[in-house]
Amino acid sequence: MLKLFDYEKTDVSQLTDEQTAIKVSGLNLKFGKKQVLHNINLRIPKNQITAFIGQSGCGKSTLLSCFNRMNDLAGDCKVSGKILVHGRNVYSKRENVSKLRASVGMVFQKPNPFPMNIYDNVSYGLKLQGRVVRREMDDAVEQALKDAALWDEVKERLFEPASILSGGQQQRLVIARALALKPSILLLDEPTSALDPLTTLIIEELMGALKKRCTIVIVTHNMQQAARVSDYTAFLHQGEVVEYSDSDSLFTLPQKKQTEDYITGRYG
Ligand SMILES: Nc1ncnc2c1ncn2[C@@H]1O[C@H](COP(=O)(O)OP(=O)(O)OP(=O)(O)O)[C@@H](O)[C@H]1O
Repeated sequence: MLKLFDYEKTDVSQLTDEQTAIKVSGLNLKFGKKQVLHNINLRIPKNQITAFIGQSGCGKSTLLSCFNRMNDLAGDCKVSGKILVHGRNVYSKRENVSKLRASVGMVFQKPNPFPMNIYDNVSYGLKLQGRVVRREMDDAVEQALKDAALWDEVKERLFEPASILSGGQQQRLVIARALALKPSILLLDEPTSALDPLTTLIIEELMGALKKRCTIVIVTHNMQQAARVSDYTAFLHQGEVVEYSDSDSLFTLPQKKQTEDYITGRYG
């Protein structure tokens, strides 16, 4: 299978704690009376790209959002089970959710720059953390924009509104905003579905470069994209993980009929 990046296969069921960025055990989630996630058990490997695929409404984004507790923002959400991020139980009462969201950054389908200039967008989180020494801030903004492969395109216009950027540039700006906080994990929820094919390729190549420094989990409807960029893929159906393995195996030799039907387009 044509891969965008080199990778070594590991059996995800055999990952050690040392190799694991996120460990999910017995996770159930309800919105009101509706149960959306059912007994999820999986380990997300460190410094790899893991994709979640499955039909619309199967719970991909909900599962992703558990990793930095974004679901807390949806009023009637009840979670049971355990999620360890680098060994820390993120649903413990003592968890500092702001710190968690800085170390587990999230990027959504629609680029959402703040209504401010490019520089302020990238430095926003750092300012909230109280780091205000101007030189340090300048260096951090430059580094984050370089890491997001955007620096060369914006270095002459850092103080212009973010809204003047193209959709693909805005998405990289939002990635830079997350990277400025030096996250150990980056959650990408359909990050390219609003972008053209060339810009999509730029973001996919960026993911390959970023996985050296952080673990990436991506939700995508695009199976070619999952096969191209991800090292591991989990197929979800109605809130359950049906199959989870290295992406080559899942896309070429699925073990479950449901997975095969989905990836061959027989449903969904
Ligand atoms: N805040 C919420 N309140 C109530 N129900 C919700 C909420 N968020 C999601 N749901 C429901 O949870 C289920 C799973 O939604 P989710 O967005 O996780 O699916 P998905 O697989 O990511 O779908 P898509 O591919 O369409 O984005 C859906 O039935 C959805 O309606």
